[in-house]
Amino acid sequence: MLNALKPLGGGAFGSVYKAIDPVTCEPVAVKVLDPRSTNHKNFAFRLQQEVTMQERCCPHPNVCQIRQVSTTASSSAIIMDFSDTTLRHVRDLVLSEEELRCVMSQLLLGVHHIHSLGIIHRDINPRNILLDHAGTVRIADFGLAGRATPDMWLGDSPDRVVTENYRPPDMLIGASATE
Ligand SMILES: Nc1ncnc2c1ncn2[C@@H]1O[C@H](COP(=O)(O)OP(=O)(O)OP(=O)(O)O)[C@@H](O)[C@H]1O
Repeated sequence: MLNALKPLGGGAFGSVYKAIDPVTCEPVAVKVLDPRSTNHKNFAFRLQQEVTMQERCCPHPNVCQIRQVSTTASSSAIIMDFSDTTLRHVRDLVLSEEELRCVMSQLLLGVHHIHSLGIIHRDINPRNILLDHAGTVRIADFGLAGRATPDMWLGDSPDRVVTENYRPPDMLIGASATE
């Protein structure tokens, strides 16, 4: 049983809370997905897709680790390792060149790992790049992730869920992801 300590953020499909794992006493992040945010068929598919893609990419030091998934009649929760903040929250700070290199190299290692498994994330943006006090970068939110295929065209992703300012060039021009 997890008690939510404080809300960390929210998105199109639910809210994320900080909680304490009663067994390990470690902080965890709990993403509560609300089936009322979409119709039930899509909700079940989206949850399964998000969990499958993220678990397939774990363990990796630069991918947020899923600990457990719990589903009840009214909602589902993905319990993950907790990170202190996101790149979105620190982007107004002035980072040194060395710090930026450190963040970028970890981010690229994480993305390279995901791609090496034949998966594309499709929503890399500062809100989904987690950071902890030790400077470790972890990629989160695999809600739009999917298997990459040579003829995959991303232009059919709904506008409301893809972060516009961070869309890849292939999506903007309606070309293949691998061109
Ligand atoms: N493991 C984590 N540790 C700490 N904070 C987290 C963690 N996962 C998510 N968060 C926080 O919760 C916010 C929302 O998370 P997330 O983007 O996964 O939710 P979502 O409902 O899928 O949103 P979206 O609309 O982008 O799909 C993040 O921007 C971040 O601030």
